[in-house]
This record gives sequence, C-alpha cells and structure tokens, in this order.
Amino acid sequence: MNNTSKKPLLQVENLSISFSQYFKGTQKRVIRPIVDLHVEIGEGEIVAVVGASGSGKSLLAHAVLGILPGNAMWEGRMLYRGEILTEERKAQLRGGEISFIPQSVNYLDPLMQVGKQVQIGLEKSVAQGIQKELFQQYGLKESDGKLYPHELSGGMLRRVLFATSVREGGRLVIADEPTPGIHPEILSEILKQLAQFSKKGAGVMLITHDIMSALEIADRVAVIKDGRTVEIAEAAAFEGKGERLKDEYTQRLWRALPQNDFDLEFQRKDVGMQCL
Ligand SMILES: Nc1ncnc2c1ncn2[C@@H]1O[C@H](COP(=O)(O)OP(=O)(O)OP(=O)(O)O)[C@@H](O)[C@H]1O
Ligand code: NI
Repeated sequence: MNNTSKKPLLQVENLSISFSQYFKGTQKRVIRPIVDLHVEIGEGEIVAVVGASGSGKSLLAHAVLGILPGNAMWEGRMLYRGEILTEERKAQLRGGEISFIPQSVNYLDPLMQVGKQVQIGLEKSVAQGIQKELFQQYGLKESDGKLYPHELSGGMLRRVLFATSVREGGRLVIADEPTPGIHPEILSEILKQLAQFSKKGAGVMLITHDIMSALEIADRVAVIKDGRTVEIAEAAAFEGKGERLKDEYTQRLWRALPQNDFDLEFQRKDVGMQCL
C-alpha cells in the first residue's frame, strides 16, 4: 500500500460508512457515501488528504476520532499504534494523544469567551500562561481572549480553533481544513506548526482543498474521490505534468491547478471552482 519506512501510527483499511435516514416520514433508506477508504500515517509523517467537496474527507477524520453522528454505521479496520481502535479507545485518545482541529468554527462554544475555551483541559495553575503563549504564537492579541466567537473574524476563529485543539504531547494531529480564509502569514505559521509536530515524531493528517500549501509540508498525499481512496502518492510525484502520478484523476486534479496548465474543463466537470 505504501513504501513508508516510518513506524505505522494510524492505519485505516477498507473503511465504508453508511447512514440510515428517514424520508417521507416513515420510510427508511441507507446511503453509503464512503465506500472504500484506506490511508496510513507513520510516526513523524504528514499525510495530506485531498479531494473535492463531499468526497468524504471529514467523515474519514470523524470515523478515526469516533465522532460520527448517531445514525452512521462504519465497517472496516482502524489501527492505532498496531492496536484495533475501538470506540472506547477513540474516546480515551481524543483530545489527548489524538488532537483534532475541526473544519467548522461552530465547534467553539458561542457563549464562552475564547480565552477561556483555550484553557479548557489545562491545569489551572498554568492555564493562563499557556493561553497567553498560544495566543502569541497564533497572532492573537491578549485582549482577544475576552471576546466571544461571534465577535471574531473567520481567520481569527481558525487561529482560536488551533489554539484550543492542539496540545503538547500529541502523537497524532488531525487537521480538517485548517487554513481557509486565513491570512497568508498565519497560513504559513500553521503549516510550520504542523511540520514542527511531525519533526517531534507526531503523525499529521492534513485535510485540505489547498494542494499547493499541503505539498509544502506533506510527505504523501491521499487522493479521495466519491468515498474511495484513488491513490496515495509521494508528495514529490506532484511535479511537472504529473507523469509520476498513477491515477488519472490525480493527474487531472494536479493539472487543473492554476500553477499548471489550468485545465478548465476538469474544474467545471469534476471538482467545481470552489474546490481549487
Ligand atoms: N450526517 C450525514 N448524513 C448523511 N450523509 C452525510 C452526513 N455527513 C456527511 N454526509 C455525506 O457524506 C459525503 C462526504 O461528506 P464529507 O463531509 O466527509 O465531505 P468532505 O470531503 O469533507 O467535503 P468538504 O470538502 O466540503 O468539507 C457527502 O456526500 C455528504 O453529503
Ligand atoms: Ni469536510
């Protein structure tokens, strides 16, 4: 499946996810947006997960974290450090060894000052100091800590999310689209931060639409299409016309970027402009 020499940290094999839904009042149907996903992240490795909107990236993250909605069922195999990831184990690891930067800023509590939210889960005596450091690190002013989520811009909320989500001592960081709407300087800061985690030995799953930014730090890129992993490529294979990429979809995704020959036909038909 891959040729990483790094010790496997997270292995996801043959993952499928289905939802049972009621429609027309009482009739039940099952939809299956995730058909066959696989991905593997080694210790100290950054794997970017890319794919069009609706391809299943967030569901993959939520399945690993054990936070799928109640009407979801999953099948397949997930291993963390060689051990089967049960729902109980996921709950133990979540927020500790496995940290999660969610896609939506709605994960923040609208009724709590953001400074307080960053302090959640920290030892009382050091919480304020750590919050101060984190705010500095992510370019937030000390006075911003007193604000409520609705008083912050989208970019600032992203930074707060990062500060609330990532803790020292994490072994696996799952970042779901951590960079949209963010100032370029903060974008590069966030990428640097993720690279730093990996240098310290943590594995990083970086879910994003922004392939070019992801390639700045990723070791490998998993390409998802319609709930399937179509290819896991070395980051270095994203060069030139994409001749070293194995899957045709991956090649077209790469060529559709403005930096390349900007395949407009592909953008319209397959991914939609908003994804690029
Ligand atoms: N709770 C749910 N019930 C039913 N279908 C769902 C549910 N959550 C997600 N889906 C479907 O699963 C598919 C994958 O969704 P997911 O959120 O993982 O996509 P994504 O790749 O993260 O997209 P984006 O890039 O827009 O965030 C979509 O077709 C979505 O409609
Ligand atoms: Ni998503």
